[in-house]
This record gives sequence, C-alpha cells and structure tokens, in this order.
Amino acid sequence: MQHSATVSNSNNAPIMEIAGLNLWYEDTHALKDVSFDLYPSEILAFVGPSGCGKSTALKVLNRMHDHTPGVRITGSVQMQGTDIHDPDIDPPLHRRRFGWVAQKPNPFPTTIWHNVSYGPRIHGLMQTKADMAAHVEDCLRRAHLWDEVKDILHKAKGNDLSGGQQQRLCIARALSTQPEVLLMDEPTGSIDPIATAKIEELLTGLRVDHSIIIITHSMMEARRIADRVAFFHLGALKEIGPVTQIFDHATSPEARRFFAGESG
Ligand SMILES: Nc1ncnc2c1ncn2[C@@H]1O[C@H](COP(=O)(O)OP(=O)(O)OP(=O)(O)O)[C@@H](O)[C@H]1O
Repeated sequence: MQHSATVSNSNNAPIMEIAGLNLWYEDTHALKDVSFDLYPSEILAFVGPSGCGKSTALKVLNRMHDHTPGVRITGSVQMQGTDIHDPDIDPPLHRRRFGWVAQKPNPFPTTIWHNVSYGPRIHGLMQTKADMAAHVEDCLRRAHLWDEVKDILHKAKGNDLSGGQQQRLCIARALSTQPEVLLMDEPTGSIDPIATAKIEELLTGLRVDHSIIIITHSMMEARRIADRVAFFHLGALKEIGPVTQIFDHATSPEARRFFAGESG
C-alpha cells in the first residue's frame, strides 16, 4: 500500500493545541514542556524509545489521567479553542470526542452487534432500530470488517474472531460514538503482518474524517501511513514535522541516533 497524500497544515486550523504541557506521576516528570498542534484529517505518529512519554501524551488528550493518583498536569491543552481542563468541560462528554484503540485487541466478550451498538445506545445517539442497524453496518464497513461478519453479527462473540479481526472490531467500536479524534496506542503491535496491512489501509481511509494519533514502534509503519511524526525522548518532544523531514533530516542527535537504530 502506498500513501502519498500529505496534509497541508497551513490551510487548516488545528483541532487541538497543546502548549507547555508538563505531567508528573508523583516525582516522575513524564512530560516536559511538550507543545504541538493536531490538525483535522491527519495521521500523526508518536515515536521514540520505551518510556519516553508517548502513551502519557496520548492519555492526556482525552483526560484518561483524571483518576490516576499522584498525577499533576501544568500547561495548556485546547480543543477547538477551549481548555480541556476547564471546569465547564464535562469529562464524559469530552471523552466521547475520542475513540481509543489499545495495543491488545480488547473486544467485549459479547456479540459483534453488542460491541458496536453499546456506545451509541448508552449515549442515545440513534433514534430507531433501523438507524442503529445502519450505523453498526457503517462502522463495521469503515473498519473493513463488514463482509467478514455480516452473517454472524448476533451469533459470534468479539473474542471468537482472529486477532486482526478483533482489532478491526475494536476500531469499529471506537468509531461507533462518532469521535473526532482517534487515539491508538500501538494498534498493530500484537498482530501479524497481513492483519497489520489491513489496519494500515483502513486508517488511511479514516483520516479523511478524523484526526488520528498513532503510537508505533515501527518506523516503517510511520513512514507508510503517517503525515507527520513526533519524536519523544525522556519526556520531551524533540522533533515534529512531516515524515520525510523527521526521518531523513532530523536535527536532534537523539532522533538521529534513534532512527539509525542506535537507541531505543
Ligand atoms: N501510571 C503511572 N504511574 C507512574 N509512572 C508512570 C505511569 N505511567 C507511566 N509512568 C512513567 O512515565 C514515563 C513515561 O511512560 P509512558 O508509558 O508514557 O512511555 P511510552 O513512551 O509510552 O513507553 P512504551 O513505548 O514503553 O509504551 C515512564 O518513566 C513510566 O515509567
């Protein structure tokens, strides 16, 4: 699969603006003065050595740290002009603007139908059964899973599927609440190369309607699907820019060493 489109950021207002973000877990300073923008219809890849803060930076965006003891955050995270930590923000409503996909596929141990219809049902997003059926089909189609499961929607359980199918089901579930941003923590990290190729292909389709941040340990994957790359090192965002600029013309010694395979 070839992905050549590049987002023209200069024409778009960012959907998120992160400025001077610091995060501590008790005494561990996990994010250090991190600033970046996220644009509509882009895939931004977070890369860097283990423990450099990639997952932490992802979790801040949808306020996943709200209930983690000992977490302290400073700096500003704005979504379409509003600070996400503003007291007027309702955290569950804020989280609904994001879809989350974890490294290990984690479908509910219930039917495929239930996996995709649960979120829209509890949020009251669909008015009729026909609307729900059309929505479930649409989410499964966008996750490139519909043809494989359309006859077993109410029979098979999520965990009856193969690992790659389970991950595509989790993507359909993430899409089901109509998020604006998809946050993906190594979504291809635990599946085989053919299943990975299917997910990479569907992600490039999803970026038309969503901003996507993907954490990946595969620089090849970042090259294949990302528009921009953010390189983290010891909690700091050292480099961010278009894929070729970062991979081929990194300016920081840490990034150069990492991309040359000498660290991480
Ligand atoms: N819940 C937590 N409590 C305390 N420290 C944490 C917690 N989560 C992460 N950390 C620490 O914060 C730092 C950043 O971790 P984080 O998981 O964000 O890195 P990462 O780049 O995503 O790593 P990996 O690539 O290994 O998943 C590490 O030092 C980690 O040990």
